[in-house]
Amino acid sequence: MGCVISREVSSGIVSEVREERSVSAESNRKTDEVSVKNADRNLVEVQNGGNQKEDKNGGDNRVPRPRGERRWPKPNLRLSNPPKHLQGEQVAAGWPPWLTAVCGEALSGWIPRKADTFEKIDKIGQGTYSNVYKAKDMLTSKIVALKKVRFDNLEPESVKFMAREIIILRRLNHPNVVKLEGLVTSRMSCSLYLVFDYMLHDLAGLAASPGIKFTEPQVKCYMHQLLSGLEHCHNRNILHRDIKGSNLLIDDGGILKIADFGLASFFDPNHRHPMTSRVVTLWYRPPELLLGATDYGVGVDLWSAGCILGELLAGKPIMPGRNEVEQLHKIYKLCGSPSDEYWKKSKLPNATLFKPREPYKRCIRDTFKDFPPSALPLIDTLLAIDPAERKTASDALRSEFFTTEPYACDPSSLPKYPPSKEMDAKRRDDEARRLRAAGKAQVDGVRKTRTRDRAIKAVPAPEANAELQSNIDRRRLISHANAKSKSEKFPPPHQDGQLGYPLGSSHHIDPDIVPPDVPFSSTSFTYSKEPFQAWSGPIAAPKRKKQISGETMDLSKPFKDKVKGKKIIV
Ligand SMILES: Nc1ncnc2c1ncn2[C@@H]1O[C@H](COP(=O)(O)OP(=O)(O)OP(=O)(O)O)[C@@H](O)[C@H]1O
Repeated sequence: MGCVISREVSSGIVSEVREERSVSAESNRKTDEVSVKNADRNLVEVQNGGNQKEDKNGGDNRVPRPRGERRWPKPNLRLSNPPKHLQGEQVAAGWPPWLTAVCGEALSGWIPRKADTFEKIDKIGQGTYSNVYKAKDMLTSKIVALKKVRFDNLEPESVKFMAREIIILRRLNHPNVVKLEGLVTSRMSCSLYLVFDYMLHDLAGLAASPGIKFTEPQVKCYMHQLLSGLEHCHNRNILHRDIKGSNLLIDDGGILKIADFGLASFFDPNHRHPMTSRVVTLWYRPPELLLGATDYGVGVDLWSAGCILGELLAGKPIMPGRNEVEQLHKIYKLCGSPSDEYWKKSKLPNATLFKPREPYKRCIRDTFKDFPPSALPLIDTLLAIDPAERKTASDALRSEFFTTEPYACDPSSLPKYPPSKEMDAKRRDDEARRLRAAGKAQVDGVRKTRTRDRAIKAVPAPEANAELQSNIDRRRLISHANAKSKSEKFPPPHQDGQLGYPLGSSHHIDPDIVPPDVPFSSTSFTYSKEPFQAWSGPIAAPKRKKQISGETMDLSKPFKDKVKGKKIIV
C-alpha cells in the first residue's frame, strides 16, 4: 500500500538498508512490484526490510546471510541514545523528537504519514495499550486499521517496547503475518499510529459467533495458515508469545494473519539469552512457562497452536484455567505430568513446587477421540509436555493432518461471514446483559444468553493474566509515578530477585488460593504472609478492577513485561 512514501531520509540509513537489500533484491522483487504501484520505489524497498522472502505456499526459504551479519537479529532495546546526526535527520524527516530520541532504529528508512491524511471511521478494537480504528487512507482510498499506541508520559521504556514491536514487524513479510504498512505521527501528538491492512474478523470472534461451526477442511485451512505464519516468524528467530484466537485476524478472502507482536521477541537459538516466563495468555500458555522457564524457544508458540487446534475442533477452549495453578492442573490432567527425565533435564525454577505426588497419565487421544483421526497425532505432538517433542512449525505442516483427505479448503472458498471480532462478541454480550436487565422478551433473552456464554468461553478469564509481578509493579508505578495505561505494560526496572519470581529460588504459596482439587505435593505449599498472590484470579482476587492508590487498575489484560537488568530478555 505504500504508506511510507516520498523522499529518502538519510544517506546513512539508506546505505545500511541498501546493503541488506542487495542481498535479497531478487526475493523482494515480487513484493516490490505490488507495492510500487502506490509509492516511491526506493522507499518501498526500504520498507520491505530487504532481507525477507515471501513464499505464498507457506514455505520459508531463508535468504543466505551476508558474511559478518549477526547470527540472530537483536532489537536494540537498550540503545537509548541513537547518534545525534541520525536523530537530527529523522526529526528533519518529520519524526517527533521524543520518538527519535529513543527508537531511531525502528524508524530507520521511513518517514511518517500525517494523521490528517487518514479519516477515522470506527473504533474496532482495544488492546492493553492501544485502540484500533478502522480508517480510510485519503491518498489511496484504501480502508486500513490504525493501531493508536498511547504514551501518556512519553516514558522511554514504553516507547522502546513499541519500537521492538515495530522492528519485529518490519522483519516479517509473509501472507500469514500482518504487515506493518506505515507509521503515522505528528510532532505535536504523544501518540503513534501503526498502519495495517484492515481485517474483518478474528478467529476468536468467528469461533464465538452463533451458528458458526468449522468443518474439518476449514479447520485445516486456518491451521495451515497459522503454522505457515509461525514458521516464517520462527525462521527469523522471532517468537510471538501471545498466540490466541483474538490475535489471529482473518480478511474477507479467508486469509489468516498473525497479529499483535506486542509481546513478541527475538530469541537466541543457542539459548544464551534468558527470557521472561511471564508471557502468553493463560489458556494458551505452555507448561514450561507456568513452571518458570526462562530458556525456551519455538515450542511456546507451538503449544498455543495446539490449543487453537483443539479449540477449533472442540468448539470451545480446551484448557480454560482461572489461574496459573489451575491452568497447570488442567494441563497435567489432559497431557500428563512431566516425566522424571523431563523434570531432571529441564531444571525448571518452579519444578519442586509443582511436581505432583502421583504422576498424571496422558489422555489426549481418549479425550479427543471424536476428533478426525488425522488430527490426533498433530495435537498430540503440539501438546507435548516436553517442548522439544513439539518439533517445529515446518514439521507440523508436513504432518498427516494436512496430507490426508479431506484436505484443507482454499481460503477463498471459506464462507463470507459477517464482520466478527472478539470485540463484537463482547458487544453482543453487553447487549444481552442490557436486554436482560431491561426485562426484554424471554425468547430473545434466551438466544442472547447462549451467545454470551459462548463468547465468554472464547475469551480467557480476565483475571487469568493478573500476576504477582505485574500487580506489584503496577502498584509501585502508580504510587511512584502518575501514570496509568502505559504503566500496565511497562513497569519500572527491577531485579528478578527483588520481587515476584526470584529465579532459581523457591516460592511460597498460600494454600488458601490453590483450587481444592489440585493435588500437588502438600509439602510444596508453605503458608506465607508475603504480599505474594501470584496465583491470582477468581480464587484470590475475584474483582476485575482493583483500586490502587486512588487509581482504577484494569487487570484484565496480559501484562506486558519489561527488560530486567541485563539478564532477562522480555
Ligand atoms: N489489522 C487489523 N484489522 C482489523 N482489526 C484489527 C487489526 N489489528 C488489530 N485489530 C483489532 O484490534 C484488537 C487489538 O489489537 P492488538 O491485539 O494488536 O492490540 P494490543 O494493544 O496489542 O492488544 P492486547 O492487549 O490484546 O495485546 C484486535 O484484537 C483486533 O480485534
